[in-house]
Amino acid sequence: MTQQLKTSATYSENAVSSEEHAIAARKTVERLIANGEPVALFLDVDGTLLDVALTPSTVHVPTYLPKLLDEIAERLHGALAIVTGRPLEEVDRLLHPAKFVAAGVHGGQMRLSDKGKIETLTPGFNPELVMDLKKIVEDLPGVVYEDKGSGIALHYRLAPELQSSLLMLLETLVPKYPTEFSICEGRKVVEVLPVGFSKGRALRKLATLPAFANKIPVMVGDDIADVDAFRAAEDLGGFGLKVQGENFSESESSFYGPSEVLDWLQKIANI
Ligand SMILES: O=P(O)(O)OC[C@H]1O[C@H](O[C@H]2O[C@H](CO)[C@@H](O)[C@H](O)[C@H]2O)[C@H](O)[C@@H](O)[C@@H]1O
Repeated sequence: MTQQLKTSATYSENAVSSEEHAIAARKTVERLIANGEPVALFLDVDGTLLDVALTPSTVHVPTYLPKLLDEIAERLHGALAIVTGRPLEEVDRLLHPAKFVAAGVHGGQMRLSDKGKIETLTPGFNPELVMDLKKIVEDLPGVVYEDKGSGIALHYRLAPELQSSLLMLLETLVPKYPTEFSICEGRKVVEVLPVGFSKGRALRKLATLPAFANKIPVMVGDDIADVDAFRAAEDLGGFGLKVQGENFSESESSFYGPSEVLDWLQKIANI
């Protein structure tokens, strides 16, 4: 009994301290910006700026969001970037008319200045692999195939019970294409990406751009794929701020959801 009590107390102490740590990190970033310290902000989209929707095309974008992000980019002297799994053409459509420095499809696409062109960095997928992936989707009705050019997403939000079958089938492809693709799990989605691409690598590259270099990088995200980018920001002397959701618990998160991220961004814009 004593042991049991001791264990729960320890857990709850840990929970409190990690929650305090997450909130303190967010407040530190606010303070840095208020004091005019050089901060560079890297923002994930789904689950961070936008509430999760049943399908990728049914997300709701608050009408004020593009202008708000523009204002913050200006305030940070251009040091705001979008780091997302979505294709950048789609991000531009969602945030129209605003455009930002960005990495799309987990770094498979990059735009190195807000007025620049979208560059594709990935090689094309092996057509045979594409056929194998399409076959998997055919065999699992309810799984949705999203071709993003630089990556392919297999969504199971409409059929969550198929997660393990989907992963098992994907694993059977690994030995067939040993060097061609990697799998990245997300929110009710498995992403198939060419080997070597990740949000962490993308953030490190964006952080070398003149508007971002020698600034304190802050990555805000809600997904497993964002963990690599949190690590990159922390390695560069900055912060990874988690958003609570399907992947991160309340106790480890700096924000309870996209609505709190948007409130925070509004606060930053008005500091
Ligand atoms: O890196 P992000 O900006 O978070 O983008 C990750 C993926 O987002 C989209 O899928 C996710 O959001 C959908 C809409 O809320 C949801 O229906 C789906 O279950 C999520 O996985 C997008 O479709 C993917 O291409 C992105 O990689």
